[in-house]
Amino acid sequence: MPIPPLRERPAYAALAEHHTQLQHRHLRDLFAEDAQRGERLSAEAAGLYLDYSKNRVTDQTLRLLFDLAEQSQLQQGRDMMFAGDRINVSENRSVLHVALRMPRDASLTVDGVDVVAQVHEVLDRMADFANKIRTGAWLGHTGRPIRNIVNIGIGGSDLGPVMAYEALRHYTDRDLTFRFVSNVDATDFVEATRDLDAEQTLFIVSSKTFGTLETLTNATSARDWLIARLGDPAAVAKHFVAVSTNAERVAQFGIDTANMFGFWDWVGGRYSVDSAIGLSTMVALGPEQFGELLAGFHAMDEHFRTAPLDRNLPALMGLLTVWNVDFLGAQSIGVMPYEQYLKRFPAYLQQLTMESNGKHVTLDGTTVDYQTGPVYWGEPGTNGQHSFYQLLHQGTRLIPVDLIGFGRSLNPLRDHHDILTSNVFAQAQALAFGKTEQEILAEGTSPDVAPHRVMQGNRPSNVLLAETLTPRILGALVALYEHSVFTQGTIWGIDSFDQWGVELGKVLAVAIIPELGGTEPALNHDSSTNTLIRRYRALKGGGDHDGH
Ligand SMILES: O=P(O)(O)OC[C@H]1O[C@H](O)[C@H](O)[C@@H](O)[C@@H]1O
Repeated sequence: MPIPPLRERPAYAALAEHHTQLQHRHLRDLFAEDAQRGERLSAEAAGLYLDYSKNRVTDQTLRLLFDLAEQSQLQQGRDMMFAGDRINVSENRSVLHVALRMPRDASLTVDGVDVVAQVHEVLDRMADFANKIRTGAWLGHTGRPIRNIVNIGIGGSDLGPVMAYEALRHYTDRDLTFRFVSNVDATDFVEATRDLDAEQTLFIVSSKTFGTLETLTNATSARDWLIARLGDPAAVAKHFVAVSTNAERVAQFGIDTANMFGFWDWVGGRYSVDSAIGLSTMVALGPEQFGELLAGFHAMDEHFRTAPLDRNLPALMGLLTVWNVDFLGAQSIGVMPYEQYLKRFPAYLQQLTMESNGKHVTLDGTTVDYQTGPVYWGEPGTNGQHSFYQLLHQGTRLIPVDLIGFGRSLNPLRDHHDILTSNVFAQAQALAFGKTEQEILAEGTSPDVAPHRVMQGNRPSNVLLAETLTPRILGALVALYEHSVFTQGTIWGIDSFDQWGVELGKVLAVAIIPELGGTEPALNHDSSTNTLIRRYRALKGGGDHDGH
């Protein structure tokens, strides 16, 4: 049965009507009315506890959001994804990152191929390679073991590996050095390799397409760097491996496809951290801990696939996002991990969420008449509190936040962890309940200053809690956001799995590259671009103005 446009689904109209009733209610009242609210509005799965009670919702809101999910065929959409249907319509592809973490004894046949068997074949080759590097059995061109791993990739071929490495650093082999080069700005490559000994350095060139200009540029510079230091082009064989879906281009670049780890077009770049793109992560952690990471992903997948909506963490988080964005008017969502190892998690989430749901047409190409993906951003706590939280507490915008805390630190030191975690709870409290003018006056504050100190409260947050940051928990956490994004995209009726919006800039840049070197004044762009190009030529010292 076709799904009507969002605004024509009965639950949408009911939610809009419900919102007019609810908008004057304060979280202070909602908590006062229900002593159990903080316990009731929570859910737990795969080691993660979600407290969503500080959202501006009642039981009725939740019922209507579940109706909306039903009328949006969320469950059917989810089952289609897990079955390998081509739900990425604009690219006519399956969306099967969930197959990347299915256990060895599972099977999933898509177009006559058991994709789980394929996945485990690659995982086994990755494990073999990771073990060789970790034990020193893989020798470089001059016979010395590899000690430095440099991942070259961008977007999903960088953010997943760098986020996972930083997040799980506690579990990594400290004798190995890991670096991540993504930006085409040469500084990234130069600084990452400055202190490395080429004899002991291996480059993992990660690119789904193996056609990304930044990555190929960095990989070419890496090859030059290696050959210049080892004096022999044959050195590439022992110092370069590739992760890609495109064997032909890997071979063209000069990497033996025996040293290539494959994946498939049904893995989107931003969903690829647990594919062969995670090779650097597996080398850092070892195959066993990488298996734990996959197990965490899978546990959350199974939860998403089977749990009823009212206990389903990703569905709840996704639906609450739709509520906050489309009914409360939130434009952005902050994600604040109170765990230093998760410092790159917000950057990782930015690609996952914004490349997925930054869309303005529905699956059939109709322009939407509602808001889709919000801006995601964030910083690890408590740093943000001493900077931008001011605007969260007293600014004019509604910015829901996800606060992520842990029961135990991986680096226990005196009372740091209690201090850290008290802030998770205190921030959620302050955002929700604020401080009234009466309370401030009662403290003896002068009436002219009192308005400046009022904290309106009624600002939504989720708190996520886990015992401690492990590979398994990280897997569950990433999968939670992946499926929340899926839930949002399904309600909005958009293709969460393409990314056409990044293409135009790439094409325009390719046209401009040859113009930057030349002195030919005939530029046929708009007057702004033409002027900027001429100015750039002059600045780089070879330009129009000085005639060099
Ligand atoms: O892995 P690659 O093919 O090199 O792609 C790297 C990245 O670039 C593209 O432009 C996309 O926007 C990303 O989704 C992708 O992760």
